[in-house]
Amino acid sequence: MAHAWGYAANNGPDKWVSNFPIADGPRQSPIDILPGGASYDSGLKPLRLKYDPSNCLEILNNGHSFQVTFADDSDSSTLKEGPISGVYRLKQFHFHWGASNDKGSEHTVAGTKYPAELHLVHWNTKYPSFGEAASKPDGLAVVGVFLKIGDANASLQKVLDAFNDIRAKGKQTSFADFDPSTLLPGCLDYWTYDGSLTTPPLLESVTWIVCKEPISVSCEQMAKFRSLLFSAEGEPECCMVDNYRPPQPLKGRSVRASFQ
Ligand SMILES: NS(=O)(=O)c1ccc(CCCCO)cc1
Ligand SMILES: [Zn+2]
Repeated sequence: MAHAWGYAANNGPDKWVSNFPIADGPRQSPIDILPGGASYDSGLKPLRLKYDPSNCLEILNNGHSFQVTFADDSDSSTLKEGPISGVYRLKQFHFHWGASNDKGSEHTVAGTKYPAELHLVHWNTKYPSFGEAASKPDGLAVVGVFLKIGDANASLQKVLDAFNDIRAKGKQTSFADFDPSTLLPGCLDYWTYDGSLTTPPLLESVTWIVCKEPISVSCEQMAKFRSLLFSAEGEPECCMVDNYRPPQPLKGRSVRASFQ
């Protein structure tokens, strides 16, 4: 039985290609965003995000990150406009972060790494389910938001306060009435490009929408992220840190900017 993928030396991003050959594909994510290389597209619309806090269901440690999962059986939490056409439903959000504040984000901006990155994962309702959409070239749209060290983030703190119940892999707990729009920056200027999931199965089905403006996170809050475990209860404890894939080759893709 091949050992499952992870972020360690023996199963990390450089090893994924053996079980997931698409890792060397033409539209892999994340990428290093070069603001000077992005082309302003006046046809790009503002992001239209509408989230209903009552859709928020639970928070879980899946052994790679933690995620907050939403009810997606109606169009009450959706992403519209921006670079996409049609209606995409919010399925979950999660984060990627580093062992120290000098790394952790997946996308980078002219080589700059942020300490963490938020991903809000949406699926195209032209397909019957998230699972179906995840294998289609226009199936998913992920909004990425960088986290930058500064003031404590009160909205993020509500998520971090649930961590005591999900410290180990496989733990989950109910998590209700949370509005993910409180995690968005004030300015929704973005870069967009065609990419992939940044973890196995690395499917090339994601329209990436990366916000230019970061949100704040305090040092203490970053320490809380790092208190989670990759390991399950009863296993040797392994801190959940550095759960990010490094930037991948652009391979001729263009990156568009919604702003000048
Ligand atoms: N880091 S990410 O936003 O690209 C991301 C989102 C969602 C998944 C889960 C895909 C399951 C497919 O069956 C994996 C990765
Ligand atoms: Zn992610």
